Amino acid sequence: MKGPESNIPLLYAIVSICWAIPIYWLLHRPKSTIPAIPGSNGLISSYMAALRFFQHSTEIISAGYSQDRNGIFRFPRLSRWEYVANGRDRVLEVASAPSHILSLDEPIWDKFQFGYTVGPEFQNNSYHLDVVRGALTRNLGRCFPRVRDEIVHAFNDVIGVRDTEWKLIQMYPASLQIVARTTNRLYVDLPVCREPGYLQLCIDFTSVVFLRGKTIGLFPKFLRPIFGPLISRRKSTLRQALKFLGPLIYERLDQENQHGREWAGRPNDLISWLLDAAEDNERTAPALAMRVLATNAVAIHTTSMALTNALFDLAAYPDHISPMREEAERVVATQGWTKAALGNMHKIDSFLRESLRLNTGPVVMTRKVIAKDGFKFSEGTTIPYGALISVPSAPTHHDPANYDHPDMFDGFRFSRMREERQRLVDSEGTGIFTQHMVTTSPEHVMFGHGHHACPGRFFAATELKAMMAHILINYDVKPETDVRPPELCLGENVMPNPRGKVWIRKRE
Ligand code: HEM
Repeated sequence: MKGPESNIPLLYAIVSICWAIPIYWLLHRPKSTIPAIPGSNGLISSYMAALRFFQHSTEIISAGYSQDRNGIFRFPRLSRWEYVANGRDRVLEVASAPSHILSLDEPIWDKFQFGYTVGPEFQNNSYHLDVVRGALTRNLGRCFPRVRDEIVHAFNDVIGVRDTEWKLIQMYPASLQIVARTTNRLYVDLPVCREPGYLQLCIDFTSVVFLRGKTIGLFPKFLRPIFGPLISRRKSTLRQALKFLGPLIYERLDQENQHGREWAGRPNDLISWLLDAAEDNERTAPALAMRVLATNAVAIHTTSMALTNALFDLAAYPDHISPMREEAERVVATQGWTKAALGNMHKIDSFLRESLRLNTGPVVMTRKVIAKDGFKFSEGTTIPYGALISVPSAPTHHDPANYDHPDMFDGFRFSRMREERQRLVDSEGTGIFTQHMVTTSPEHVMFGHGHHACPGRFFAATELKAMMAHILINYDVKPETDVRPPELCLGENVMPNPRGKVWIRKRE
């Protein structure tokens, strides 16, 4: 029997057609003075460019960037024009704009219909983001032993090479499993972090929110209260989550009711950190379980894509393997497996930063203008109320003004800069190195920049560096073919090829 999901594409198609009329109207609106990307000003050409964006978004945004690398441009989507602000000064203006003028939440809230998919309580209360920014990041060093332990077990179980035979691994699905397990070892610890049903729920949650939220968003507002709850299936997701997390959370709530926050053996994990910050209605098992799912949603796919890309790069540029392996073995031999030791793996840090630089989508830091008068840049251009504005990611990272040989993968470009900086410090006593994997800047926007810069990047970097060091010390890696698996483009989302494979074997 067909499930309700099988009707979603049909529903999607019908409602999309209903949008044709407003699209027609929108594309006939008086023209803006802000330049459009080349060849997209006419009715047909703008529509064609909007369609082309689904598969060629990076080319389209790069064409806009090339017109004026310090300018602002617009590009057409099916139902509206969107804006992109190029260059250091404008990126800084977007990054520092207050939330009542440029909102990060509103476009995400609209796009994924969070009111239905995760719950209305998320709108005015995103305390789990503060938990990521605060307790989770602060506790990374203390919790590192269990993160490290899970990396070892997850690689053994998921990669599954026991002898020195080469095995061809489909990297993205393997990364999802490894990252979901490692992340949940920190979040909810053993045994739940190894429950296959729970892991799948966490992995699927992001795509469920994405697909169902987008489908609900296609309905006119007045129909969403009817179709939203049906399509989102939030309640059944929550029921499933509670099957795994319920006993853990009820036990924790019980202990807190009896002893308050301080009791012997209180686990140092996400549930405790959430309980330290949660107020009133948030202190229930369903509310806490939804926050755990949401904190998984921001972490799993992003980190898995980064791990997949890093392995594709390791296989494609094998001259990096030996220096990084030597570094990992030396650091671990002298300092052991600690978070502080990872801080001394400069080549691995550099390699991952380079991999993030070159494997990025066309735009990042998307904001909605919510000030009624629009958003005015200091040079005078105004972005209208209700419009979306982003900053360019791939074009910024490929700009020769920002990087020497910007299209070349040079895994040690940042560790060389670090060494040069260190020489300056030693000889002149001046200079601070500002190109760590987690450092954001207007020239490296993979984690965004400014007050919304990814708060999970310290955890992501810890996981990724520990995983890379583990791979280098324990495994050999080689490419499946001479061609690096091509990335997959779905509009503004660009991801590593989910079918891409690499050969892996245990080292002798
Ligand atoms: C390599 C992995 C990751 C990448 C590339 C990444 C990238 C990003 C980017 C580009 C943003 C948007 C910044 C903006 O719009 O200004 C963001 C936001 C965010 N990320 Fe990450 N992220 C990663 C891993 C994680 C992890 C592991 C967590 C959680 C532990 C996390 C939690 C968040 C949260 C909560 C936000 C929203 C911040 C806010 O609303 O102010 N991310 N991330």
